[in-house]
Amino acid sequence: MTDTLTLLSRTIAARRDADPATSYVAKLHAGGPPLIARKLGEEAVETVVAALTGDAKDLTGEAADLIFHLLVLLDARGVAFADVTAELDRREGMSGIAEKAARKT
Ligand SMILES: N=c1c2ncn([C@@H]3O[C@H](COP(=O)(O)OP(=O)(O)OP(=O)(O)O)[C@@H](O)[C@H]3O)c2ncn1[C@@H]1O[C@H](COP(=O)(O)O)[C@@H](O)[C@H]1O
Repeated sequence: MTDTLTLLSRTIAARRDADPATSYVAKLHAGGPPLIARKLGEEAVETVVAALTGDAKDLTGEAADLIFHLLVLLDARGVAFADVTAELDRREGMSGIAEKAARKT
């Protein structure tokens, strides 16, 4: 899964300066972080609605839209996707330590 997202984040970076007429990523970038953040917010709401009222297929599609727009926003703000996965890895390590500590008590 991370490989898919890593590849998509690279594609997004490569499409940043493409023609907005032919690239959705470039169209989003032309609007800057305010447009991308607004789209991300819309997709978050659509994901919540799908989770509460839709079926698994609806939620799957909205979740994909949400993750895609998050990757576009990270790219627009110069945050590497690898930094996000590293942060998640760090937290996983922290929880691992906490679990070990809990087992000793
Ligand atoms: N993974 C995606 C992807 N997921 C979702 N979307 C787009 O996100 C939008 C979702 O927004 P909405 O649900 O509001 O639909 P909409 O009304 O059509 O959107 P708007 O026109 O109002 O912005 C749709 O236009 C989808 O096509 C994506 N657009 C592009 N990609 C990938 O991004 C890469 C680069 O794409 P281009 O920049 O278009 O070459 C390619 O690998 C694409 O497959």
